[in-house]
Amino acid sequence: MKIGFIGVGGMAQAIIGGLLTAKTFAPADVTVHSHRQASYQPYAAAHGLTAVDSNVAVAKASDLVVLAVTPNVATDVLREISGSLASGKKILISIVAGLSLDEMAGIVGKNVPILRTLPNVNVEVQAGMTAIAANDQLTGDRLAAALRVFNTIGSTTELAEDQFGVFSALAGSSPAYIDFFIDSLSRAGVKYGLTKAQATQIAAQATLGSAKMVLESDKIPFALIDQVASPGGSTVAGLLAMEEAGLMTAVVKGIDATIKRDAGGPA
Ligand SMILES: NC(=O)C1=CN([C@@H]2O[C@H](COP(=O)(O)OP(=O)(O)OC[C@H]3O[C@@H](n4cnc5c(N)ncnc54)[C@H](O)[C@@H]3O)[C@@H](O)[C@H]2O)C=CC1
Ligand SMILES: O=C(O)[C@@H]1CCC=N1
Repeated sequence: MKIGFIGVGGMAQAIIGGLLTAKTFAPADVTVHSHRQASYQPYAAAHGLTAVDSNVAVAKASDLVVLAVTPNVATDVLREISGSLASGKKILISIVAGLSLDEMAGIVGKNVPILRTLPNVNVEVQAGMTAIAANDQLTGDRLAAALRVFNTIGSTTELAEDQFGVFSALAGSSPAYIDFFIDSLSRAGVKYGLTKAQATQIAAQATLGSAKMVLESDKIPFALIDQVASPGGSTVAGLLAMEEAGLMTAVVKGIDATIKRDAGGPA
């Protein structure tokens, strides 16, 4: 099974990095092309990937064709490669935010099997969270082959397309927000004399462990909060001060703004 990427920006590189580490594909079975030769060719050479000189060449060389370009050029690129997908033998995988299965099928043809996905950047370390929606043409072994791409680099969840916007905020964008939280926590450590490197290690490991506790214990986050906050202790004092500063409201407002922008609202 060969996979190809059209667009080799931040997100495609995160997916490719995760897949190579997981050994899901041999490097030579990964074909790439993007807008600027000066960036994709050295990247392909550094990782042993197959670089080709057009988007159509990626589609021709691959069983799984991953559309990883920015949303503003996505439909043009689909028009460009539609002839190579027309037989319905190749699987189109899109990671483009906001581009629906119907819009894609309207360009490449209704017989083409398509997987709409929204991965997050954590796929690079096999800890991704990816939403998936398949069209009617993608079933059985072919669906399994497409899902394997994302299951080997993290978790997946099947989602109705009208929920991709909220998913994009909660998982696609949230690594940036969680990094912001980790940086804030570590900066507070620096305020009290820790080095930035040590404070960042401490803050990141505490965040990782807390996420693992939520996923692996049968308790809801609020019960885990109570487990840490001793009566009359320091944690409850910190929690109340954070809430006075509006932590939960700030998070929900941030997600509101993310969803609004994802739906085409002003920046
Ligand atoms: N960055 C993220 O965390 C996530 C991004 N996405 C989606 O992934 C897609 C890519 O996003 P990023 O990697 O962040 O953007 P990016 O700007 O880093 O990468 C875009 C890539 O597309 C290439 N490109 C532009 N026009 C092209 C054309 N006509 N033909 C071939 N290649 C072309 C660029 O050279 C670049 O390699 C977007 O559609 C975005 O919605 C989805 C989930 C998360
Ligand atoms: O910022 C963006 O538009 C994309 C969508 C999800 C993550 N990054």
